[in-house]
Amino acid sequence: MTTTAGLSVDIAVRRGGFTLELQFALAPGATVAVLGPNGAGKSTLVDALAGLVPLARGEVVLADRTLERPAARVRLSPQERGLGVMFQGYCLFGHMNARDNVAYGLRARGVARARARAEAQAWLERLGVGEVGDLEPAALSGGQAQRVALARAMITRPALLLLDEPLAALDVSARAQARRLLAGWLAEAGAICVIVSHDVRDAVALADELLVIEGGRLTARGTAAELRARPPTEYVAAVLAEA
Ligand SMILES: Nc1ncnc2c1ncn2[C@@H]1O[C@H](COP(=O)(O)OP(=O)(O)OP(=O)(O)O)[C@@H](O)[C@H]1O
Repeated sequence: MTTTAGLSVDIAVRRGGFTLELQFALAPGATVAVLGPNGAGKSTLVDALAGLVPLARGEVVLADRTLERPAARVRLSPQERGLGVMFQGYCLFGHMNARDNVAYGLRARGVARARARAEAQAWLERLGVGEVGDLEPAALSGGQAQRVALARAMITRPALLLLDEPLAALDVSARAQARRLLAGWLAEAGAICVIVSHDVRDAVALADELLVIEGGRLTARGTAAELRARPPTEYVAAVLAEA
């Protein structure tokens, strides 16, 4: 059995005819970006870590806690894992206002409504959208929705934050500023962050290290400079040429 203060991932996941099989470990506080072509398995990795798709084999250990290990019949539910997850497209609850969306993680842990709402409002203010608390998701701009989703993921101060395409819904003019702000918030959070991105500029700006998945396998790991100097695959060479 693995013990680690950080995150240790050694997994196989099957989805239809597709298999994701990879192994990596991250130190506490590390921020990595997962890059890869369409269909490579990036979202499957997020889903597996979040507990939304079962492992076929292997284990996920976070801060000395086994989140899943089929050989020992261990499989914590998504709620029990206590992760902060920001899904592609944000997936805010449409029937709740922004403040209650953010408060959700605390409410699910049994925090009283008034206290959860007050903390949610403080998070919205910290992320610069204190004025949107009463609005429902449909009334939010892309940038506001991104911040609400991030506040929702961060409010429980999780040991692991999973962000799937956190900037994809933003247009070019909003994106550079959002990238800088997000990098600052992630550094403050101190969590291990796994960020899935199609955009190599986002990946390089947000993460200390890049993990590249191709065809369900990890084909590269390193800083942008390391991978540019010695790209192990054609995809890595091509994608870093865009950075
Ligand atoms: N619910 C599902 N059922 C069956 N197969 C799936 C399911 N979701 C994804 N797959 C398959 O798993 C493979 C990996 O998909 P995944 O969404 O993880 O890739 P990705 O790298 O996130 O792609 P993209 O960049 O296009 O979002 C694909 O071949 C896809 O067809």
